[in-house]
Amino acid sequence: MSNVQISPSLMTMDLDKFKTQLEFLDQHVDSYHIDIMDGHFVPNITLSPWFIQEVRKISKRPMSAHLMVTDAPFWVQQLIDIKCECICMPAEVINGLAFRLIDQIHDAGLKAGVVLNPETPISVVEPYIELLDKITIMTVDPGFAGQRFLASALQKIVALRALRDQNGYKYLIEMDGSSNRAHFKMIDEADPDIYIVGRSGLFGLNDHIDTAWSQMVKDYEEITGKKLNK
Ligand SMILES: O=C(CO)[C@@H](O)[C@H](O)[C@H](O)COP(=O)(O)O
Ligand SMILES: [Co+2]
Repeated sequence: MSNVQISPSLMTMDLDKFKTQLEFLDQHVDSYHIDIMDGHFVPNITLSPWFIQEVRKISKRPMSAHLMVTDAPFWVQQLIDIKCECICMPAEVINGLAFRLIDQIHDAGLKAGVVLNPETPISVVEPYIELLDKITIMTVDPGFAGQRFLASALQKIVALRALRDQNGYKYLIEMDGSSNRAHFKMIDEADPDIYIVGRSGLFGLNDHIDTAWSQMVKDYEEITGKKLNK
């Protein structure tokens, strides 16, 4: 039996089936992953705090924002204002602000995370690692769906788990990027707590979300040999 959490990346959902997909997914998922980009940190613009509020009208699941922005304080404040359950900041831009931002998120009763791009080493977040509720490891270059899977990033997941075991840290370990049948074996060996599934791993598998979900579960179970209790 696998204890992994599954968190669909809603930037890859079918917006013409917004309500149907969320109503179905709400019965199965642990949380939703909301990509927020500013066109500067990455060359794309996707979801927003407004989108999170629209999802809330239908969903009861917690939401985790993946910020790909250069002005972290601005976006963190926006997400605190709408009480987004988990706010994950780009490690690359919060140098000099990290402690203040993490405290601000915690003071609002929310969870604070960081995201590491493929080239960013764990050492960047070590000064404040004990404060984090979640660390997301990007296994693709950020900004778009359908990017090349970067297996070399998986070693950071293994290292984060060892660090957590040795030091009693509390963070959950999440992977994001090209999580699908082709890579489930390698991802399972690295052993993250949370899998983000996007177009390649879930929404793109079938036009009907129930069939796509069953296919994703089947893919995971066949490849890893573990039962996914979702
Ligand atoms: O942050 C990002 C992209 O910057 C991700 O959350 C993607 O939305 C997801 O990884 C897409 O997955 P694929 O469709 O490529 O598998
Ligand atoms: Co993401």
